[in-house]
Amino acid sequence: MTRDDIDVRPITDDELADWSRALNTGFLRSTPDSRETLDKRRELARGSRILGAFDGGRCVATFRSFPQELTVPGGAAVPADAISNVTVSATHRRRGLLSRMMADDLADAKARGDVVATLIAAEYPIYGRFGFGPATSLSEWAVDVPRAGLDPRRPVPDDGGRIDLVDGEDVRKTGPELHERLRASRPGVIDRDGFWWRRNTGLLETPEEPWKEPFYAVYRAPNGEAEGLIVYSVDDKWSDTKQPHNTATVRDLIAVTPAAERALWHYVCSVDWIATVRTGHRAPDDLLPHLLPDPRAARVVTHADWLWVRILDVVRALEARTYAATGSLVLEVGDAAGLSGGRYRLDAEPGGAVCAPTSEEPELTLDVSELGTLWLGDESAVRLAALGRVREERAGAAAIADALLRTSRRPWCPDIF
Ligand SMILES: CC(=O)SCCNC(=O)CCNC(=O)[C@H](O)C(C)(C)COP(=O)(O)OP(=O)(O)OC[C@H]1O[C@@H](n2cnc3c(N)ncnc32)[C@H](O)[C@@H]1OP(=O)(O)O
Repeated sequence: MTRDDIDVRPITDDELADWSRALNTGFLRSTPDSRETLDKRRELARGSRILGAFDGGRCVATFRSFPQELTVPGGAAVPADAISNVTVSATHRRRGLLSRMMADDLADAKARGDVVATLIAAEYPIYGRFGFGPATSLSEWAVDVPRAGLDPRRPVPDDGGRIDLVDGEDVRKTGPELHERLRASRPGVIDRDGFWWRRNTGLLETPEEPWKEPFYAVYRAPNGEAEGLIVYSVDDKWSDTKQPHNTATVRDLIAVTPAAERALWHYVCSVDWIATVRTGHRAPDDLLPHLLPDPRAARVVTHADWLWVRILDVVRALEARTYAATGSLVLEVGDAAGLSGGRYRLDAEPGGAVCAPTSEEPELTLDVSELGTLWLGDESAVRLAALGRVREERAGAAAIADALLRTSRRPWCPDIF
């Protein structure tokens, strides 16, 4: 069979069922979608751009992208092309189908004016070749509550604020505003639309996961203002050992002040019967361990790369963010796909930057995937130079890149998509 026998194109509405079947096959789910599941998928797919590859009329590969906003250092948001649902059926793997779908999608995103493309990579080796680099990471801790050293007699919170248990409807009102405040302050955070809040408060079940209602609690500061939200579930176990042994799993915790962060972590650790708190996906520099008298009670159970970024427009990407210092740098950016490579001069300062193509001598040479890794400030150019992944054309250029690009708090994307 030749490559040309397979048609890669946007799907029609009528092809969603076949596309969903291919998606399930690619993710190793053999049960076909029910009509109800398919309706949910149709709703999930609204606003998305959906590509399929068709062989003899049957869908054998899937690809979906949708508009997203991604916060950069300084609090601005750039338009991103968020990529998800990437599969190629095992019968058709390694024939270039992902490469074709990715090329089409990235070219469209570039033409639309998206600054970057983003995704969460199922496996590390897949996306670097397409110009993506890991730009944020996450950590998950398991807190051994009895060991943490928190005083069980102390009321929580103890700062004059209060914590109220609420329901999903309250969360749909309070959550979006809190998230907007978080998003304006933390690089790496992505937008959540009304659909996200409905789906994550049980109004719209996803095809993949049956809904289990969690607990929701809001922290209010002494002045009455909502500053944080925690969403957690608890395993429903009873034992006759008379020892607390339940595990709380945090699904979401938004805190827009350190007081809220402290109160909400202390709260979930104070719930009677809870012996273990699984934190869910948190920023790698989350305050949690140091909010406990014994930080070693919080054991890292996961640490992983998370949001991958593919820069489509170097000038707008570098001009959108602010910088830790004043300085300049000439970058030679390689891009095998021809989308955003070139030589650029960056003149950066704490308030912003000017970036423009230049013919000056380059100081740092790197692939666009490495620029994606450095862009939100999490990785060190000195470290990448030691690994041979960026090249200093002028001694000290990597240290200058670090002085400009790195951020005091690490970028973090709390969501999966
Ligand atoms: C954002 C998301 O949705 S993440 C989810 C990704 N999906 C999955 O993991 C589901 C299971 N896997 C698959 O569906 C497929 O194997 C895919 C999508 C990962 C790859 O699709 P393919 O059509 O086989 O990729 P394609 O043929 O275009 O490969 C391009 C290159 O990437 C390489 N490659 C592709 N997948 C992988 C992988 N998992 N590991 C290492 N290399 C890979 C290929 O070897 C090829 O290299 P080459 O150009 O040097 O020969």
